[in-house]
Amino acid sequence: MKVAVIGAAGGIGQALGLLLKLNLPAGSALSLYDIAPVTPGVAKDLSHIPTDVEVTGFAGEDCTPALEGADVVLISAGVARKPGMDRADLFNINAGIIKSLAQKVADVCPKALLGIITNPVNTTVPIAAEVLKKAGVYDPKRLFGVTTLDVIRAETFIAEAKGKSTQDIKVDVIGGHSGVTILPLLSQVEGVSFTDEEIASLTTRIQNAGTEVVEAKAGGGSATLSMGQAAARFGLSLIKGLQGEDVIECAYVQGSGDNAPFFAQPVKLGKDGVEAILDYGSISAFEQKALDDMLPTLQGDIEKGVEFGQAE
Ligand SMILES: NC(=O)c1ccc[n+]([C@@H]2O[C@H](COP(=O)([O-])OP(=O)(O)OC[C@H]3O[C@@H](n4cnc5c(N)ncnc54)[C@H](O)[C@@H]3O)[C@@H](O)[C@H]2O)c1
Ligand SMILES: O=C(O)C[C@H](O)C(=O)O
Repeated sequence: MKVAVIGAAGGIGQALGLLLKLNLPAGSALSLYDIAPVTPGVAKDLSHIPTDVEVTGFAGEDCTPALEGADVVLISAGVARKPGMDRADLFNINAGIIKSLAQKVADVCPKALLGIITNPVNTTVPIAAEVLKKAGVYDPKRLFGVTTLDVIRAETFIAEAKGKSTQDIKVDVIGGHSGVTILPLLSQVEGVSFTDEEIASLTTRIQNAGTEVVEAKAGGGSATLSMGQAAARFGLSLIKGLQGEDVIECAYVQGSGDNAPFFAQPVKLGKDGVEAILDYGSISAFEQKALDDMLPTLQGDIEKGVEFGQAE
């Protein structure tokens, strides 16, 4: 298996590279690309860690060598938030970056599973879909917005609030990846119960967790280490699926369109990427209202991406 990380010299990219070097199956290849000239050095640094994963690094204008033969591509290239910004404020810079990188994926490794981390995810994923469609290589089973950070945050915060081990908490987070579009299904968490106040405050905390980190880093960026872990978990799950294991993760994918053309929900991964988009089950009245309320925002984010992706 070959995994390419694009944006590999950044905060997420370096954490993700380290975790993949440590955890990819023996015999895998890890290729790193970033416009930053340090990238071959990041690869050299990682290559001294004694695991059976071969690491190569590329910098400069062209990511082709990093993408050649890739089974999985994870993109975290772009700019991150500073205090006072929301994720949509990143659109002006990141939309163009994703458009050109998706074109490269279409040209070089159109069959790869593509996981997009770059914000605003609600919009960058539809941009990539339009670029892949125009190139005639779009397969909705192979394109994912990485929303795993919302899941690991939900697991952590619930475990903390309830005095449980994080290992015992499983939770789905549906919708999208910004503010009110992040909807943790707390009513479904097994082995714990919540008061209405706890549901309201935990939901808000999970929705605002990105901002919590942005403010704590005080201008130094957004979540990188927890996101590195989240992206590694998701990337390794994609690999497990490709290798024939049954694995389920929440991800932002093109599905039935019942709620919105792209929607995060549990997905069964397999040899072709999405094997099945799973029903997220019955939800509480609180969650149904939150879902209904988020849809105009999510749909607007998606339309913005479709329009940008389709423009010449
Ligand atoms: N999906 C999520 O849950 C999630 C979580 C955290 C951050 N993010 C997003 O991930 C992105 C990256 O965050 P970060 O903290 O790693 O930022 P960062 O600034 O530390 O790193 C970004 C890297 O992208 C590189 N880059 C820029 N343009 C590029 C291009 N065209 N090709 C290749 N590389 C390019 C930069 O050189 C830099 O090294 C941001 O958009 C951020 O909002 C998403
Ligand atoms: O909040 C951000 O800007 C980064 C990321 O989307 C996060 O959830 O931490």
